[in-house]
Amino acid sequence: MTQPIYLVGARGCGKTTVGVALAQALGCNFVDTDHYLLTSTKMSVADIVAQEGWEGFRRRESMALQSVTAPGTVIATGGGMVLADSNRQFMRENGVVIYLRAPAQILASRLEAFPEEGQRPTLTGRPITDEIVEVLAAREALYNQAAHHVVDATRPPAEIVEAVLAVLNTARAC
Ligand SMILES: Nc1ncnc2c1ncn2[C@@H]1O[C@H](COP(=O)(O)OP(=O)(O)OP(=O)(O)O)[C@@H](O)[C@H]1O
Ligand SMILES: O=C(O)C1=C[C@@H](O)[C@@H](O)[C@H](O)C1
Ligand SMILES: [Mg+2]
Repeated sequence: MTQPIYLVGARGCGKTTVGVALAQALGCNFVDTDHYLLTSTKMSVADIVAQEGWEGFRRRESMALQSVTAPGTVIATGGGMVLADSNRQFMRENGVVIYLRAPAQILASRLEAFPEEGQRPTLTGRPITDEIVEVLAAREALYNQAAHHVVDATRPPAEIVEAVLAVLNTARAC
C-alpha cells in the first residue's frame, strides 16, 4: 500500500487509536493532524481556538493535511477535517479514505471517559452527549461523502484494524 490512508470520523471514533495499530499492521508511517499541529505550533487545539478562533484552527488543519500527506502513510485526521469541501476532495484524490462510523451514544461514552479537553474544546457549548448528537447529525453526510469505505468502529480496535485491512484488500506492507 503506497497511497496514503486517511481515517475520518467524529471525535472519539478511534482515528488515532486505530490509526496507530493500522500503521503497525501495514508497516506504514503514522501521522495525526491534531498531533502535527500540537508539535508544529506548540499550541493545543484549545490554545489555537482561543487565539485564532475555529476559523484559524480550520485553516491550520487544512494546511496540516497537505503537509502530512505522503506515500506509505496512515493519516488520522481531526474530527472536523471533512468540513471543508477542498479537504474532502483532496483526500479522495490523494489516497484511500476510511470513515470509522460509530453512533453518538458510543462516542459520548468514550469522550466522557477520556475528555482530553485541551485537544477537544467544546464545539457548541453544550454537554458532550448533546454536542455529539448535534455534530454527528451535521457531519454524517460529509463523512460519507469523503469516504471510499465505511467501517464499523464500535468493535475493539484490533477488530477494526482487521476490517480496514479487509476493505483495503492489499498486502500488509508499504
Ligand atoms: N474501538 C474502540 N473501542 C473502545 N475504546 C476506543 C476505541 N477506539 C478508541 N477508543 C477510546 O476512545 C477515546 C478516543 O479515541 P481516539 O483519540 O482514538 O479518537 P479520535 O477519533 O482520534 O478522536 P479525535 O477526533 O478527538 O482526535 C480514547 O480514549 C480511546 O482509547
Ligand atoms: O470534531 C472536531 O471538530 C474536532 C476534533 C478533534 O480531532 C480536533 O481536531 C478538534 O478538537 C476539532
Ligand atoms: Mg485523534
